[in-house]
Amino acid sequence: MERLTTLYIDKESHKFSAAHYTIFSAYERERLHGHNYSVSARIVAPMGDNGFAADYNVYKRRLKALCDALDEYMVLAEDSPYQRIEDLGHAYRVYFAEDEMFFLKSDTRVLPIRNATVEEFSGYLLQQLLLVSEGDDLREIELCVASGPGQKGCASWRKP
Ligand SMILES: Nc1nc2c(c(=O)[nH]1)N=C([C@H](O)[C@H](O)COP(=O)(O)OP(=O)(O)OP(=O)(O)O)CN2
Repeated sequence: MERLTTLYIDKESHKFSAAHYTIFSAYERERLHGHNYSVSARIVAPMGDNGFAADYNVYKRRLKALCDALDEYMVLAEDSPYQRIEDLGHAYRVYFAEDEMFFLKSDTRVLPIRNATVEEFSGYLLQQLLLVSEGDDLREIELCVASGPGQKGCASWRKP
């Protein structure tokens, strides 16, 4: 029987600071605010003959790069059914209910997510991690994003 190992990666350096607002309905959203988000992962891989599964340093570097790509940005949810994002060249104009908001493009990341929530951030980052980990011999990944101590959302993948 195949022996599997679970690696946990939960580093203080795996974090990003980002501004966002959660959308609750077509008419209700939070005010713009920020969080220091932390990212952690659980990786299940087959145990090698020499007592070594996947190299956790590889995944540490990948998680750090994913965090850095979002650090110090305003995050907008492109796939929200409740807002529309218009590209103005140097800026984005966002329509939500009665609001019209402007964000400099250089300060903003527009992500293919339906809301700027920990659930959606974890799903997005998991997909990004899977893309850069293609070909790796893994069985499961669970990636979690916390918006603060004691509150997080996780997304998971299992090898089909
Ligand atoms: N299911 C989710 N619910 C909420 C999310 C989320 O991402 N998924 N996000 C928010 C807010 O954006 C944000 O987290 C505000 O959190 P809140 O708990 O009000 O404030 P703190 O992070 O400062 O936590 P404290 O417990 O007050 O210290 C809301 N809901």
